[in-house]
Amino acid sequence: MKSKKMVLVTAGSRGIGAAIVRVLSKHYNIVFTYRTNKEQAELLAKSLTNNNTFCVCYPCDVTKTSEVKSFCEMLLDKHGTPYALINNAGISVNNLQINMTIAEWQTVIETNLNATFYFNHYLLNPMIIDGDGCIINISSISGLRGNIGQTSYSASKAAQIGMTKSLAKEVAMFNVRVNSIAPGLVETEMTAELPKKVLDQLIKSTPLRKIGQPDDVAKMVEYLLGEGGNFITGQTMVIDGGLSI
Ligand SMILES: NC(=O)C1=CN([C@@H]2O[C@H](COP(=O)(O)OP(=O)(O)OC[C@H]3O[C@@H](n4cnc5c(N)ncnc54)[C@H](O)[C@@H]3O)[C@@H](O)[C@H]2O)C=CC1
Ligand SMILES: CC(C)c1ccc(C(=O)O)c(O)c1O
Repeated sequence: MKSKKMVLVTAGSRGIGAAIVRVLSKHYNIVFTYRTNKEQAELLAKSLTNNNTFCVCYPCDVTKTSEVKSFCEMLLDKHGTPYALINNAGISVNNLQINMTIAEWQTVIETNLNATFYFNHYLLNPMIIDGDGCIINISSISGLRGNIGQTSYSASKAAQIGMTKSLAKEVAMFNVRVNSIAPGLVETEMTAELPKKVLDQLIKSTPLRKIGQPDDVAKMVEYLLGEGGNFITGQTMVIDGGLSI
């Protein structure tokens, strides 16, 4: 069990995060965080733990620097340095900028952008020392092409992509690879909140005429962490059924 590499996934209890946890648990030991849904998180962790793999979960509000710091210290102490960090936690608050409150703006930037920095901040040094690591930031095509009602979300996701490119250049010499994934529309609780009319329009605008599944994103994470990703860094892998073409 100890010989397997360990991967940390933020917000792994549901949606895209849970798919990443499930797919990666075939190859790696997994630690994932959750915000509030303890029962769901623990059920998932238990279902993936067996003689060959461990999967454990811990609560962590990614916007709180003190929680991220103590979580990361516990992680390094108890489970060692992760081979990979998947910055998946995210939130979308859709509102036209003229109506957007300062609190709405700040929550989205805190959760999607600042939290990515917090986890990198606490884990990068040990990953550099290990000399073999990957960071994957779950961005969005909204960060590549913008979207009405998503100025905060687009800004946070575009910034994640910029951070990915700069960090990739900073740490490549230590064999740490940093990439982003930019999904299009994916069927999760986040997009279930969209009005049906908006959802239908997005699917109609998607050349493959369907909504993506969390596994579609998880399989790209699996690829990037595996041998296929050996020579890939600083990139943004778009998984969107052609929506951004
Ligand atoms: N569903 C979609 O169409 C797309 C999703 N994404 C991104 O994929 C990632 C995962 O989203 P989904 O699985 O779709 O949605 P989701 O809403 O199911 O998952 C988001 C997760 O982030 C967690 N989270 C939010 N705020 C948090 C906080 N302060 N502390 C800790 N955890 C927090 C939630 O608890 C939840 O587990 C997000 O970064 C999202 O922006 C990107 C493009 C498209
Ligand atoms: C622009 C992409 C497809 C998109 C659209 C809507 C939401 C949402 O309301 O949550 C997203 O998270 C997206 O990434």
